[in-house]
Amino acid sequence: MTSRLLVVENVSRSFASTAETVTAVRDVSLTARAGEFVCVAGASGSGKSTLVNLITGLDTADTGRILVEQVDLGLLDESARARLRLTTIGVVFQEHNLIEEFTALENVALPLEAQGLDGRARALDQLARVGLADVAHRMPHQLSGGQRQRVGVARALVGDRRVLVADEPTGALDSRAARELFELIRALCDDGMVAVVCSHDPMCREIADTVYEMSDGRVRTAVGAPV
Ligand SMILES: Nc1ncnc2c1ncn2[C@@H]1O[C@H](COP(=O)(O)OP(=O)(O)OP(=O)(O)O)[C@@H](O)[C@H]1O
Repeated sequence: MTSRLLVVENVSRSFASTAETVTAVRDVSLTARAGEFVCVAGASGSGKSTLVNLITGLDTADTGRILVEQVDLGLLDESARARLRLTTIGVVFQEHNLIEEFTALENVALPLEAQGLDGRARALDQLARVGLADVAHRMPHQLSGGQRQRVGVARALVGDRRVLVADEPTGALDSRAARELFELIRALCDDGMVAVVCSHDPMCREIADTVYEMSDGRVRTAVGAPV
């Protein structure tokens, strides 16, 4: 179905060392459609970061299939997956990872410039979309923690990307800034995007349409999931 921007089917990922094999993600399936805010909740070590890495193509699944806007990640090599992150899927981590020597605007323009495009006008539009047009020319250290994460969201979406994946995006924020970030992601979803947010913050569960609980690498329950 075309409105399903993200499909994860029976995905597993294990890590082997000489001492043991840890299965970080076990037979996980989930889907997300345009407009949907998905929260993946779970304790530390439950497999959320591994799942984020698989969905964004930073890592590859041992088994199963992941489709992002109908593109099967398993058919892409590493450079094609990196390109998909520039054009189709954006990722936000707990730390904002902005380049300190660049302004907010320059940071947001980077994914477009990496594709050889002139990104400044579209970057400014994207900053306006996250409510930060008036601080576009500030350096990251001149922004609050919440503003820096919003710049990160703008950078993850610039170029008309519709799939946002976030790994504990509010982990370094106070509760007010956290709520503002979740409300921003909610508004972007209401505008047609899809967001998969891995978080153990209870606010994420409250504001999401669908909540998947991760435990020992498995998705145990889905509240509000489509049948
Ligand atoms: N590269 C790796 N090599 C070995 N084990 C790993 C690797 N990545 C993750 N693991 C293990 O897989 C399990 C799940 O880890 P993961 O980081 O995905 O969980 P998490 O829910 O994101 O936890 P946290 O919130 O603490 O980051 C853990 O037992 C972890 O030690």
